[in-house]
Amino acid sequence: MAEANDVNSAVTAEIFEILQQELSREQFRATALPLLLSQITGQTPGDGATPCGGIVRQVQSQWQTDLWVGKSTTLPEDEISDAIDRSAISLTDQWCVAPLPSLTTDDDLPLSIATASALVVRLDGQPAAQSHIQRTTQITSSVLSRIDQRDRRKLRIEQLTAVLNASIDWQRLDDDEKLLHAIADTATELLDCQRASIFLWDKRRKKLIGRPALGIDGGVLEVADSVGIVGEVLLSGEPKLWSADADDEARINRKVDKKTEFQTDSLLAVPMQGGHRGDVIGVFEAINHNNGSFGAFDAAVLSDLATHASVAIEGLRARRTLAQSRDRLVDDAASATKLIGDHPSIQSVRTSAGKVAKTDLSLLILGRNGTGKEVLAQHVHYESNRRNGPFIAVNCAALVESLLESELFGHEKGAFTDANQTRVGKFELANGGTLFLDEVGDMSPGGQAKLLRVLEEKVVVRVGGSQTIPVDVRVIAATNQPLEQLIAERRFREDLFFRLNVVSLTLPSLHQRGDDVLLLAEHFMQHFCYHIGRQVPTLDASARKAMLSHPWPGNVRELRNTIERLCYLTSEDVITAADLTLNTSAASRINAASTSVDASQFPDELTDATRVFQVTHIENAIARSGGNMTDAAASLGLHRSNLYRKMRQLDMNADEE
Ligand SMILES: Nc1ncnc2c1ncn2[C@@H]1O[C@H](COP(=O)(O)OP(=O)(O)OP(=O)(O)O)[C@@H](O)[C@H]1O
Repeated sequence: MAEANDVNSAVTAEIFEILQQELSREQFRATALPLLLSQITGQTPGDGATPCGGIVRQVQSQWQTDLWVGKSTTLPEDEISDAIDRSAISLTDQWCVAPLPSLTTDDDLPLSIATASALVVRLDGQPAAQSHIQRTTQITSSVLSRIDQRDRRKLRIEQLTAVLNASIDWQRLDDDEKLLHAIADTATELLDCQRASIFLWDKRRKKLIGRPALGIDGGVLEVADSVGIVGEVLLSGEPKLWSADADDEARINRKVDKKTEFQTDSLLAVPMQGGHRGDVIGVFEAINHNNGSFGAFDAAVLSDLATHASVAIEGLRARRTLAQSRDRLVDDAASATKLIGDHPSIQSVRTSAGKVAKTDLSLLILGRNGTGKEVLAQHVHYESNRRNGPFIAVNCAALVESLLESELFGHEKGAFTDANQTRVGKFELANGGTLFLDEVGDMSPGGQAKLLRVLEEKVVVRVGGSQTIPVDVRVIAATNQPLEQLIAERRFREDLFFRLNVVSLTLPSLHQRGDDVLLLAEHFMQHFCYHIGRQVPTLDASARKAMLSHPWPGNVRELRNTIERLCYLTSEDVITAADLTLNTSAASRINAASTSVDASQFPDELTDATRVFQVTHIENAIARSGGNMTDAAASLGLHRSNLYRKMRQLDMNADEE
């Protein structure tokens, strides 16, 4: 007996030395387990008498060896069941069986699954002391639980990393179907199972909508929200497991199997939570583990996946809602700037504009004042794939050279005396969209040089800054000036002209567009009457004739202003030529300007009446100058840029400064 104790203490010392190391399960089996078993059998490993035994565990109601040393043998199932049932050591001549505490439960896991396991040692008639058995069982159990805990942590880190990586990929998907498939694919891979499905909860209809990977046409399946395991999960808000060989058949909804022609053998379902209150929005289920049934770890992984899946699904929904409202806004803006006109010249411009819109080529729009160059530029923008980006318009004529650079490229705080704050330029504002440079022929030589550099290098440097800022902008320029002549006079850079004039479109003057005058008149009448809230009047034959024969020197702008005045100042249902106050010569126009100053037609309020007078007066000046804004400004005693400013103040559709 004294000798046996000596052996035991030597072996014990060896065991503790081994256990100091960070053993894997296999290392534990190969080095420590034989020594531990020998504590029970009294045999000394290395004496040619290797102990036989190990750890067994129950897998789907079968006992299997988990870690084993010595010869493989038929397991003593009766003794094992007896020990497990009594939670006590079972000892016969042949076998010693000691139950081990559950090895796979963990507070961190969403499901606690008790897995029965036991230490089994073959005795072959050797005596075994209860105290040795208890001590050995205790050491074995605590070492194994330490190893398992470490392995579990490692595994959890790997799993969480995999879930995080997958969820990053999900964020990039912008299609419902693709997202749900990607989530299901990740789940089948990480859980090593045959299928995974997401059931989104339609609370109002009390239905669960199952998608995807269900193998049915259209990939959609509807089930009542109270049926089967998914129903249980919805009700409890907790993960649920089901296994064909151990569980109640009634818990499973076999109707789903029937519809999907699939046999469910094992199933794990977890809740999906979403919204800022964390409400259950659905259920995520995994079906048929490839290697037996699902366990607590699978529940942890599926719960992690469900959390990220909910965020991805809700993120996609939010992005879609945003995109829809953005599309609505863009559609509204596009229809508000419709290029009206059926005349062949306009149809041809429209066709060419449609083609050029699909490219990123620079476009130069030519045409007299008020012919709709900005409208055409907007039309190209909304027809292009930049339509969701900004459309920014700059009137180059309205800016003195010192301001132009800061306006286009922005400035840093302190760049010049009035630069109290950093200001982003129009190029940066137009990033991802279109920049419309109106009256580009009026740009100063310095401005032209800087513009050319930005167009070539596609970067801007703010005034007073040193950092280059990349910009992705399509430039559309417009002018009413003969650029070739300006080039010959050295007032416009030839290299800039070639940069801007990759494609050019010319808008005809309004008097060359035939019946489009009436079409546009109708359009403007609808527009203004809608805003005023009055019935749209009709144009009688005399009015139509007068409109068709008028030369419209101010082009569509003049027509628009004429109709605006008409809508505000008349109240008749039928408009005659006399109501139009159209004038065909400068002299008669001056007369008309004075005759139209008929106080009885003006609004009562002095400010409103003054506005109407100023609008009429400016329009007449523009008309007298044949649409030449510089001349019109001069005749009014104003600088050109001041005329634009005044027109904007009066809401006269002048371009912004
Ligand atoms: N084809 C059209 N369809 C609808 N509205 C138009 C059309 N052409 C011009 N307009 C309207 O006429 C007015 C003048 O148009 P726009 O400002 O585009 O002309 P422009 O040629 O750019 O003028 P400017 O040379 O003075 O800058 C605007 O109010 C615009 O809405």
